[in-house]
Amino acid sequence: MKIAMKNNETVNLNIMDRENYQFVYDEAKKGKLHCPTCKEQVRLYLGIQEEPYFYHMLQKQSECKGLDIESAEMSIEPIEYVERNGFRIPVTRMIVSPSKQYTFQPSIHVKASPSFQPTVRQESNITSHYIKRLFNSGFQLDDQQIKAVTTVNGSVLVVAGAGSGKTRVLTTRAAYMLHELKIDPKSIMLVTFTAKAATEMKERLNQYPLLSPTDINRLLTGTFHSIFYRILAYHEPERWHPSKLIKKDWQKDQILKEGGKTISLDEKEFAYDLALQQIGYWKNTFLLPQDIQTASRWEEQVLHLYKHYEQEKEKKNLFDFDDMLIGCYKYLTDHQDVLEMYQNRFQYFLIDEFQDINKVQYELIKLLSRKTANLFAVGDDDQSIYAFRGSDPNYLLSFEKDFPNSKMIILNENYRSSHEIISTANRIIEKNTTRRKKTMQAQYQHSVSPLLFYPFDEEEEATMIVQDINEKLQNGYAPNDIAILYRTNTGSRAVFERLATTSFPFRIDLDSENFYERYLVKSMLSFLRLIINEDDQQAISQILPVLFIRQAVMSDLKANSILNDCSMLECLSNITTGHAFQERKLKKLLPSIRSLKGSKPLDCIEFIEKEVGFGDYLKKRGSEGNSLEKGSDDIRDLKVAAKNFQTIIDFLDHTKHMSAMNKEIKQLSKQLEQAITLSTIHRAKGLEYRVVYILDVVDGGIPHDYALDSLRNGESAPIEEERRLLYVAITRAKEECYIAIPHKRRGKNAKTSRFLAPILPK
Ligand SMILES: Nc1ncnc2c1ncn2[C@@H]1O[C@H](COP(=O)(O)OP(=O)(O)OP(=O)(O)O)[C@@H](O)[C@H]1O
Repeated sequence: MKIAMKNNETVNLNIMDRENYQFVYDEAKKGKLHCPTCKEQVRLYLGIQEEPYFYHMLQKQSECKGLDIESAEMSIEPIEYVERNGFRIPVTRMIVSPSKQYTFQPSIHVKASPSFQPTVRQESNITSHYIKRLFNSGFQLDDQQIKAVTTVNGSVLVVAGAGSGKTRVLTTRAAYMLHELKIDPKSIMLVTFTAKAATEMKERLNQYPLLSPTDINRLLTGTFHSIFYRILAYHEPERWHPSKLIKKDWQKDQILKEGGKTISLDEKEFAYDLALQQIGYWKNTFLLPQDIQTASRWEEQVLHLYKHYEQEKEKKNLFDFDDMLIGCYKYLTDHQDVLEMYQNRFQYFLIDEFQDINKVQYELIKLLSRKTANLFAVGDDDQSIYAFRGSDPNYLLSFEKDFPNSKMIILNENYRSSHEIISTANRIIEKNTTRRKKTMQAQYQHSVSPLLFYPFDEEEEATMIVQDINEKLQNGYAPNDIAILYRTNTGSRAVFERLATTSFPFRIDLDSENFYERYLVKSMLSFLRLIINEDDQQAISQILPVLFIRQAVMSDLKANSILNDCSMLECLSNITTGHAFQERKLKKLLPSIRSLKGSKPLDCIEFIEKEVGFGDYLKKRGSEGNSLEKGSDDIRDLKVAAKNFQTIIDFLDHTKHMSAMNKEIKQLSKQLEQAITLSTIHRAKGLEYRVVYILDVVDGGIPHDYALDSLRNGESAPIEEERRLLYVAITRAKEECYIAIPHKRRGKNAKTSRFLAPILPK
């Protein structure tokens, strides 16, 4: 049914503005809506599978049909009358906004194209005894996989599409080399992208027949860092002693902040985390401070920090993770005898996730494999998503140049996802120009094709997804079957908040930042806190940078507040800074903040942005900051969150509660055996789920704004990386994939992601 009543007002979904759905949904949840016919409480269905409708809380739908649209006007008791030409005419009030700017847009199933063609398999002519033995025990490999396993000498590049069994190939190849070719395990180096992957490889190898655990243990398996660190620690134990390792980012942060002081960077305000990322990028691409040409003021500042950081480490004899690789390269090139020893020892190199290799790693592998050139690299250029860390898919794309006479094997049978998902992913990724052409082939069809759905905004997106998850869980899906993927951590705020109100178990990335703890969000919330309490010291301290005032004034403010018996905010408003313009602005601060008492949180944020100088501050930060960091986005996100609250206190309580929940869920995440996964797309790489929801697939979401900016400046690499991210997200799904295309994002009209053009109906 499409009509419900709220007190005496009619709520008609057919004419109600789209923007009000979430409000009506929340009101219904609070029990404020009822059926116009039987008066029972009703709820709003706001999900993905069907159009929105009201349903009775207790009765079965069949018992009361509610009211149809035609008879609605007739039967609803009029509650107001107007006098017209002497007649008293009844008027029915409706919760509507007559402008139907956004109507409900039904979901679209993405049709699979071309249609499914089952793979026709010829009887394989297997010559290897070991592989025959595996086949007899039910372990399958396709012909290309067999070729990849058994081509042992020379350099081989395996271009392995998503879900094509590269892990299976790598482990079987190692087993084949050990058992059938009797290769000395100590001469094999197997490099994985994560430590977890290395452990899993060994665990899998232990399940292969006829392998001795001793041989498996003698294989050198690990990440680039662990392997090359072992070499360094063996040859220069003093220099590379573990006690000298800078393990944590906060330790690096401390060194950077000392450096920042020398060029007067504000400790709280400057984005040190992004500076750290940039320094890591430079190091991983083998760019030492003297090699760097800065392109902006921000880069200049970061370069200064980079120099300071390197000097400090050298002074104190410290090293970080990136130094392990650079250090090992330098050590080996400076000690030819040692290099030769390793070149003789390691005859075979097996490298996983080759698309994510960076310059230093690449140079190291080239150096070590120079004698034998027995390099086996497995990767998928379509899944290269770590450019910001210095990874470069070009090493995979130009493999033949660096390793002449190499062989290439393409794995394009996908064993994970349905044909409907694979054909969607194929059509999207083929628009990238810098890639090795390959078309993934699925092994089975599924009755549900990927679905594009159209929420109003991020809030409704979260509501619709949680409703859908509820239906899935009731239909027998397990929480572990489900993942919600997003481009950046802030994108998960609404979904996190909605899930936190349910009893469904869910896990989030441990290092994901809590939205309300983000620097600018905290600053804006501090203004709101001052509306409630003018003596909130923490809030005063947090807003000082926004007003371009140094922290040093805090002690004066405290003293003045006691001496003059006035609030901290009052004192701040009256301080003298020596700049008439600034003092005039500060004078207005107190009356402005006081005038906001009783206003809605959203109105307060907008006022603070425009009238109290927050907007100017954002602009200044934007022009000086890194292109990835757009503070104004945080404030837009905050406005979307604030929209649903009527009072400042309610909103502040909500933010406090959500911050506490965030900590709690992170703690719990480790222990949960069954949980819905909330993850960035980056973190979901290599994982698979029956059902995947992808958030904010609009321009500015995926692709991220920074990639669109780069494109405007004529640089297409970032946009191609963003397309790969969407490809990775879609190919995590085994059976069902739901792609959200909100009409509005961060309060602005959003456009369907340009990446979806190839799959939209014509
Ligand atoms: N020849 C095969 N026959 C049947 N199943 C297979 C075959 N090869 C791989 N698989 C299965 O397909 C799934 C995907 O394999 P795997 O995880 O090794 O893929 P991947 O290439 O590492 O994926 P991605 O790069 O997308 O993370 C696994 O469940 C694996 O057991």
